[in-house]
Amino acid sequence: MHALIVDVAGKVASSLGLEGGHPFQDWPCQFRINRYNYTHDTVGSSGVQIHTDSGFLTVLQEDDCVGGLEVLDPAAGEFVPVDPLPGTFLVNIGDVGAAWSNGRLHTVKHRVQCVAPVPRISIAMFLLAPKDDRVCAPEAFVDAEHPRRFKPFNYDDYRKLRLSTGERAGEALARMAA
Ligand SMILES: O=C(O)CCC(=O)C(=O)O
Ligand SMILES: [Fe+2]
Repeated sequence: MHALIVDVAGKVASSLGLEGGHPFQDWPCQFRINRYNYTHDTVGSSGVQIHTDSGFLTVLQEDDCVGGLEVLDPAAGEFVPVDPLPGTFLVNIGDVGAAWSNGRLHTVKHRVQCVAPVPRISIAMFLLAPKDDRVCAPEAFVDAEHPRRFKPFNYDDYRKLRLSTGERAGEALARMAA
């Protein structure tokens, strides 16, 4: 999973025109298995509230059988179900991805709804942020037409800010605006 997420991140960076050695190999990751003990009583309720992922990017293995993941379409203001597709992973950008790319990548608001009274499992690998460095867009992403949009910030401090304010759906990122 580590090799995969480093590879995907490198390809994302290359797709933005950033060539040369990418630093993602050294960035910390977090691996998490989510289990939702859904019952008849929880159907229709929220399994995970709306949030963005705080890190750079996430590779998610959704439950092959039980759907419920929804992403917000920002233009329409509506949630769109992301139905599981067996044999695939889902990749989404998080807050660090938006800040690091100077806004070229977009952090994705999403949530998980309980759609069936059966246990649901998802497996997530998160590529977080630089190890000993602040989150800061490379110079290649900054020019007169694209001024720096975010103040450089420390990821651990940023995570604490999200926790202490409860701002987990992009609001904390807005506080980092330059
Ligand atoms: O369970 C899922 O499908 C998504 C979970 C999620 O959004 C997360 O762990 O950040
Ligand atoms: Fe998430």
